[in-house]
Amino acid sequence: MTTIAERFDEVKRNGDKAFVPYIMAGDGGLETLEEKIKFLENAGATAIELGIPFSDPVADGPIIQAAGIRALQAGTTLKKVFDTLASFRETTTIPIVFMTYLNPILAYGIEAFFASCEKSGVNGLIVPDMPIEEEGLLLSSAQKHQVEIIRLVTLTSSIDRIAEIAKKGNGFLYAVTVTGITGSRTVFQSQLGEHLHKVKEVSPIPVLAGFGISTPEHVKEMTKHCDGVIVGSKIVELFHSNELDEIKSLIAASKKVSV
Ligand SMILES: O=P(O)(O)OC[C@@H](O)[C@@H](O)c1c[nH]c2ccccc12
Repeated sequence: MTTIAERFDEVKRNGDKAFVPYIMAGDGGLETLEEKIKFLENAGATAIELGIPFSDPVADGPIIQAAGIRALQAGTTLKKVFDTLASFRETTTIPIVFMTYLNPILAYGIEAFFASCEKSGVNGLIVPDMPIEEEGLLLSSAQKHQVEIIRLVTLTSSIDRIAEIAKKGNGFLYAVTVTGITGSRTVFQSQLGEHLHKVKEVSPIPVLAGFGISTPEHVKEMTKHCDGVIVGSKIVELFHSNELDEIKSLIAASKKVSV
């Protein structure tokens, strides 16, 4: 298994940009998880953001919410996600970052949660509803089990706050590119490139842009201003409709030489 930092170094050495696809664990049944992760790894993804289905996903747009409902209906639980991952994790090297709300972590138990992360090879964690002031709650267990906390900064955060968050320096910095919930957009704010450059200037760790990115052109454009992209809704949609070649094209757009 490769760490997030090692993996980003590798991407940089190759002159590529990072591509982190988001998938919802249990969408299509947990039995499809291994094949999806391996497909994305082979297609050149840098890391995988794995969503844990939750009944009250306040930051998720309609496509991810629908995937969460399908996953819950298929009987997905956090415990089953851990067990499924553990069953094949040794046959993959790509870093895996969990995306979950705080509530499922508290319900599972903080220390138990991070111990399971370590056992199942979960390298990082995104908790969108956890304010940075509250993260002390998780930090000692996260460190003990070598799980990196990935932090989000938004378009409305001041540059001082962004710098303060970036300085904490774990994994990569998730720069949210729109105001609002996840989901595809056709246009981005005109100042976005400038904003991403400013974020990069103050960040000691790689800066990845996410929210609304859905075409190879978006990937090319965004990666001019930062170290890579995160694509959620579009990947979820393409897996659901089984358009695997389109997933490959999206990932290929993050490479120096697109094939
Ligand atoms: O779906 P989009 O617009 O491509 O954005 C990525 C996003 O889905 C993924 O990172 C994510 C899913 N749920 C979230 C909740 C908060 C922050 C981020 C997320």
